[in-house]
Amino acid sequence: MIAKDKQILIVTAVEAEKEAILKGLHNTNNIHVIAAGVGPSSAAANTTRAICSSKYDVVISMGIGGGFADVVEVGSIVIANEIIAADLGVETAEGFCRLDELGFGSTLLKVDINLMNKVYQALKTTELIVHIGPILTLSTVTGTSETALKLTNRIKGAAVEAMEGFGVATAAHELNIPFLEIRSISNPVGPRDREAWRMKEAFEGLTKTSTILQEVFN
Ligand SMILES: O=C(O)c1cccc(C(=O)CC[C@H]2O[C@@H](n3cnc4c(=O)[nH]cnc43)[C@H](O)[C@@H]2O)c1
Repeated sequence: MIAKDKQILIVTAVEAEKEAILKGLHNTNNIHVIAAGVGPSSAAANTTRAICSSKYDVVISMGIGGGFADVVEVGSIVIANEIIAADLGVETAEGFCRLDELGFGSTLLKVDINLMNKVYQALKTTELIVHIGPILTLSTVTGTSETALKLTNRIKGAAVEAMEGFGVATAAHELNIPFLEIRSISNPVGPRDREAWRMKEAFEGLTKTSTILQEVFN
């Protein structure tokens, strides 16, 4: 259990994710959910605004995400151990060069491992399939097998890609607030096939996960 009266901020990209999460929360007033927009910039700006206008003890980036084949399956839940800005860098003749390799800042943020484990253990008591692994933040949704392969070759163990985690985490990190990222997998990363996205299943995963988060944080 986490100490009572902790204030938790959950940041989604869109309203549909927010609604799915609110559906799983009952009789709680210490968990606040905002839809901050799609992509890392909106996520960072709106998370910063929320953190600066109210006191929060934990910030969670949460929503649907794409799962890397053979690592995580559609319908499962993934908790990040690392949040990686996967396209923050420079393209060179030799390949991609990370921004931190050039001496500018960081492209990797580590989550609060104690919190991550608490949430993982709690989710493991349910029928949900739960994984822990690196979650990538990209400004462009991957749409080909080639790009998916390049990412998994470059980032060992990459489990998920989404578009907001690094923005949310950067805001929390800069303001010294522990953060997590949790994704409900709606689609495999790879060739764009929007019809195949399992949105209903992924939103149900968000609802079930938020019910468990309420137990962990109350
Ligand atoms: O298919 C499209 O045309 C399209 C264009 C822009 C955005 C979308 C989205 O559905 C937004 C993605 C939204 O959900 C997360 N997400 C889910 N799956 C993935 C993925 O495979 N790669 C990256 N992000 C993904 C993401 O965090 C956004 O909030 C569709």
